[in-house]
Amino acid sequence: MTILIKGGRILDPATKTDDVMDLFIEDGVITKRGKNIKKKAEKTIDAKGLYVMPGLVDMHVHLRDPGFTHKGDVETETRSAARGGYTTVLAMPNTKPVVDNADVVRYVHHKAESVGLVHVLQVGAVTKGQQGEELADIKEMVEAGSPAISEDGKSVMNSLLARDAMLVARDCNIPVLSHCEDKNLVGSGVVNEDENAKRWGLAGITNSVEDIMIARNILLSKDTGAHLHLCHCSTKNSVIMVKYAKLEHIPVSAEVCPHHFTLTSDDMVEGDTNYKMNPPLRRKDDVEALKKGLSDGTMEVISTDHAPHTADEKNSSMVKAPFGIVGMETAAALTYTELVLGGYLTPMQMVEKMSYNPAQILHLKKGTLEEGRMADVMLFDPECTYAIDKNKFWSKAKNTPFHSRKVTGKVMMTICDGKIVYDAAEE
Ligand SMILES: NC(=O)N[C@@H](CC(=O)O)C(=O)O
Ligand SMILES: [Zn+2]
Repeated sequence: MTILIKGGRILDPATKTDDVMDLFIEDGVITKRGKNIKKKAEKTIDAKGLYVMPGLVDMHVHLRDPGFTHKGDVETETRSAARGGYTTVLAMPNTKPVVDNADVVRYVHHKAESVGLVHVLQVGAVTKGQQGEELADIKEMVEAGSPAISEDGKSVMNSLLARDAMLVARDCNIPVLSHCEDKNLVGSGVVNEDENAKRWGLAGITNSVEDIMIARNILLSKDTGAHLHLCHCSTKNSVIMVKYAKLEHIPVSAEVCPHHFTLTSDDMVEGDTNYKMNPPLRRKDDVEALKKGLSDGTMEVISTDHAPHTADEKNSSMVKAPFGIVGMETAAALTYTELVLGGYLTPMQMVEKMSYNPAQILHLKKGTLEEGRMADVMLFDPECTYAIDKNKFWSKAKNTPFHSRKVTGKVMMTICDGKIVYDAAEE
């Protein structure tokens, strides 16, 4: 199959290219990039007025497979990824069984290959069964293709074990993706600790629940030299600490999710569990600090923390409903609307944070549109304004606080390995 993408605005951080050009794709590879390519193609796409960017790379998704496939599975959630412009996603290991050995890693990889939509890389758990007692078979999982380890859903509370894990990760040359939450301090908190929580009589989650673990993990990264990547940062102090770590040349990177830079806890609707996620929606000064941190380069990654849950599970009280919202089908539009139109990021920086930087952190030859690379490409319309409609999601789940929110910027097409895996024109 040959595809010619004509006249789009190519945004390629790897080669610092921001120019109107054509792309020619042959047998899954970008074989030519330039002005007015004359080659004949089986499919020609008019990309006039569109951004042409490398396929997005999401460092933080929950596919729920194996074990929680009533919420989502490899097929439905990679369809959701394709519709969101993603061509590579990292699956978190909090499944049933937990991904703590190479067999489960291979199961997910094989399933994703047979579905054949986007690239899935399975993250390995840090400890066996995520029980926080004994290290998982990290080396074996890395050999099976895990690009990172994570205890996502919780923190490894035992600092000695957390340090031992970092030593193994350092030796394997992989990052530790760290969900920072002090288990004892969080108690039974459900939303951010503030006046809203008080008014609704809900137990609060303080910023220190997250900040204390971030501080500890940065110190352990300094001690071990392991690459620490902080998941779903939500607090002002997280930005300050990442800045400190970078000044000290500690190998730390950090991600922010669209809901944390778009919403504050004041946006919550009482009793609506689509606003319940972990970490919770914070205060205005936190949100502003996250946006500034993304803008000045402190925070290098935008990930989704895509966390599907069924309507039944979410149709419960704020106390009982599970934490988490879906995110892959709204991330590009929210990022464009809030951060690019909001003046915090250039379109090129948006591509860096959603594709190029994650690929760099994970040592993947992705996130670029260079000639000779696999054709993972996304076409984005920066002019299209519309209301988000959760009923159009390809995810099995619809748990989003963004239903009917007006946004600008639409994923028009996703090409993975030279194959069109999503085409908005066919919806
Ligand atoms: N973020 C969430 O609110 N939920 C995630 C777990 C996680 O990423 O911490 C989940 O697995 O549902
Ligand atoms: Zn998490």
